[in-house]
Amino acid sequence: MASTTPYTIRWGIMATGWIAEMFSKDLLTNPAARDVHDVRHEIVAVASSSAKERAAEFITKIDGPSTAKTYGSYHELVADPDVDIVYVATPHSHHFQNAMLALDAGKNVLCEKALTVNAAQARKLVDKAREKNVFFMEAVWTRYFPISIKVRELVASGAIGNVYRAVADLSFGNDAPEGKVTFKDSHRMVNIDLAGGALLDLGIYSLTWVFQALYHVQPEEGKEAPKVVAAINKYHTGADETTSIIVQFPKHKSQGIALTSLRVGTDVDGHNSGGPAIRIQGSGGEIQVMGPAYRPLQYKVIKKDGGGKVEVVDCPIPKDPARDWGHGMFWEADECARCLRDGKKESATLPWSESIMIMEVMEEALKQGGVEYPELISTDVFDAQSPLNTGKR
Ligand SMILES: NC(=O)C1=CN([C@@H]2O[C@H](COP(=O)(O)OP(=O)(O)OC[C@H]3O[C@@H](n4cnc5c(N)ncnc54)[C@H](OP(=O)(O)O)[C@@H]3O)[C@@H](O)[C@H]2O)C=CC1
Ligand SMILES: O=C1OC[C@@H](O)[C@H](O)[C@H]1O
Repeated sequence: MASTTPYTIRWGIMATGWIAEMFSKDLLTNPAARDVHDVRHEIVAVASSSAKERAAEFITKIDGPSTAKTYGSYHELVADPDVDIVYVATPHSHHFQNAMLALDAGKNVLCEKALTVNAAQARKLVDKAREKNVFFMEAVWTRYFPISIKVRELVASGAIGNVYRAVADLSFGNDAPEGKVTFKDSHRMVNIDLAGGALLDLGIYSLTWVFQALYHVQPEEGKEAPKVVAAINKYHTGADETTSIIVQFPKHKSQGIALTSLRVGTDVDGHNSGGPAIRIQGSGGEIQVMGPAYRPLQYKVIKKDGGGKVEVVDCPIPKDPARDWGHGMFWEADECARCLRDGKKESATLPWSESIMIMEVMEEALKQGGVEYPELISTDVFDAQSPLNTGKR
């Protein structure tokens, strides 16, 4: 008889910023609130590179367990034998060094998107995960939403015929006077030292939808690396502010258009009046996903021969009533738990090869647009004592 005891994984949280807070609050929700009964999560440690006190404040802020250990360094966190898996929640610039620190210590790792700054770094992380025989996944949370699963199923089942094109946009309207955007130059969204820019932060979701529709659902033998054509407008910091990418899959005669910008928003009025953020177009119909691309809540299916009928499906994100919380990041955490339970080292929903391929596309686009990140953050040589690991800023 199958066990009724949920499998528990013990998380160590690396960094105490905004997304660490969102994710950790999701970990603390009751899985039953999303009808999950086979896995559960515990936060056993939190590390801040700034100070141990910051880790303690973080636990208070998330209403986390008082038993969780607090560390003032990432090194201490990865050495903690009670931590099963480390969640890396630092800026993009830090992912390679921080994730490598944890993998090298033999930890399973869930690393925030964008996985790295370039494809060579991503390959090195995957090699290390393989060498250490540990689980490793890029935290593209949207992939694990029921809405994504449903859309992938629809595409794979031929519900809209042969899919030839996908257009996806994730853009924020942060335009400001005098050529500026509303983010300060030091903010991670535009700071070149933190691998800022629209593409690595937002455009990755546009590419995620393009890849979900045109690549992921293909049989293994049918998968091909796309041709990439990109146009980039650079911000005065050197980061990309508006990026448009065409990915072409010649064998399948399909094209994806991935758009992102910090100047104009996908959702101009905050009410989705601008239409879908994602359009997946096939010979027999179209699937539209209402944005934002990272956290969509509704899709539509329009059939060519449907006589004007549009099927509209809402996919709300469940809240834990006891905590009045539910952001949607728990589904990727559940995936990690199931993979650990089942001895899997990578997730079939976002395999290592696909994370690497998307990094290759982004690297090529940035190259075409002349965006260059500093050596400290783009090197693929691991250094445990890098300031990115020690926090010496
Ligand atoms: N999945 C999603 O929906 C989202 C994902 N993200 C991703 O999460 C990552 C972090 O983003 P976010 O939480 O918004 O960023 P924040 O700036 O809010 O937090 C980043 C944290 O990283 C640590 N850090 C270490 N070194 C530095 C440094 N030099 N500068 C700034 N922070 C540093 C800090 O924690 P400490 O001092 O405690 O070490 C800091 O609090 C990014 O990769 C981003 O793409 C972001 C938002 C949403
Ligand atoms: O991953 C993300 O999704 C939500 C955005 O607000 C954020 O900038 C980005 O990092």
